[in-house]
Amino acid sequence: MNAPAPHETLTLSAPAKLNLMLRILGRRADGYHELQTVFQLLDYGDTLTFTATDGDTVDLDCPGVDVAPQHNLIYRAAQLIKHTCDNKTLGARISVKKILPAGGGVGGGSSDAATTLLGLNALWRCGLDIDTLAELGRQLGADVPVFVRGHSAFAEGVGECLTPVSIAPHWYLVVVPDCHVSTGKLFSDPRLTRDSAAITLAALRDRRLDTLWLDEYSGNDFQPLVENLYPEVRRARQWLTQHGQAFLTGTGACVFAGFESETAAQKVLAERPTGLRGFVAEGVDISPTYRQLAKFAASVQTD
Ligand SMILES: C[C@](O)(CO)[C@H](O)COP(=O)(O)OP(=O)(O)OC[C@H]1O[C@@H](n2ccc(N)nc2=O)[C@H](O)[C@@H]1O
Ligand SMILES: Nc1ncnc2c1ncn2[C@@H]1O[C@H](COP(=O)(O)OP(=O)(O)OP(=O)(O)O)[C@@H](O)[C@H]1O
Repeated sequence: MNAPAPHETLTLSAPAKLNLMLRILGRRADGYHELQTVFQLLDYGDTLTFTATDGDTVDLDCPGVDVAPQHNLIYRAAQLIKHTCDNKTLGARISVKKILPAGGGVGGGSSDAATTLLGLNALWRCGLDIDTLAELGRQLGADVPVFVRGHSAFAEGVGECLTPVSIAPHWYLVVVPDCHVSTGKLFSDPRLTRDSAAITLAALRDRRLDTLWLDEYSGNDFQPLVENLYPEVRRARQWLTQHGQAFLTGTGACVFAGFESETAAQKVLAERPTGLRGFVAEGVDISPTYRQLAKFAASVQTD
């Protein structure tokens, strides 16, 4: 590949995820939790545009995220890859169209970070392989590696041991209660149950992964505690339950239900109570980011 042309631009998606099931098995000595979860990627998310600049700086325009720019996971991911590649000559301008709710359990910040690692690796021609990028992602957060690898997956360990899985296409209605759940606070709550029995991927595969949420293995160990602390979440799930089995994703606040078609999901979305936000998205095995990266790689190789 050539060196980037000045002002070369790359636009990439940062898709959301749902945790179709989530079990907490125990707490490690370092405070992190062993868990098992199925990550379903969605064809819906934020959009990041990266522009190569001559200077050494990373400039971020990310409206709608209420953290200082230097704490934004996009900025932290950019600094991490810059440092790893010892890149002192190239900079970037990154502008973000944010549609995923922060603190919603759909992994918006983590996905933005992963897309930044993938995007700058391509734009700056760093040449890092996916295992290295996934390890950089792990340093930024437990949910980042699955977005770097870009495949729906069964996750174990603290969330970083990933086995790709194929989940038949489905549509999901995701409801966004008007509250922000702190992941760290929930993991440290003494009332959290941490003693679920481990299951095997073989057992999950014997069930049909695409209808996991209807299965005995479905459910999310955070749900009782989150609904206790945030009545908005309980109300949202109770409403959605009238239209299908509804579950919490991650540590919330979002709850979701699966549908056979987009039309069916949109119909329920249209009937939501006033003031409740939501969106409909298709579940995908492979992240849309990978399609976009392949197109970019093909275009720079033919330059
Ligand atoms: C709940 C999930 O969203 C499920 O996908 C993830 O496990 C959370 O992933 P995340 O938001 O990327 O979490 P991180 O940013 O790595 O960690 C936030 C805080 O959650 C706690 N944490 C996180 C993951 C984990 N397996 N055990 C933990 O105890 C830690 O106290 C950590 O300080
Ligand atoms: N680019 C970003 N987008 C959203 N939040 C960010 C970003 N950078 C940092 N943050 C911080 O990270 C917190 C969690 O963001 P995120 O959107 O990943 O939550 P989440 O969907 O609950 O994630 P998870 O499911 O991984 O727990 C936010 O409350 C915010 O303070």
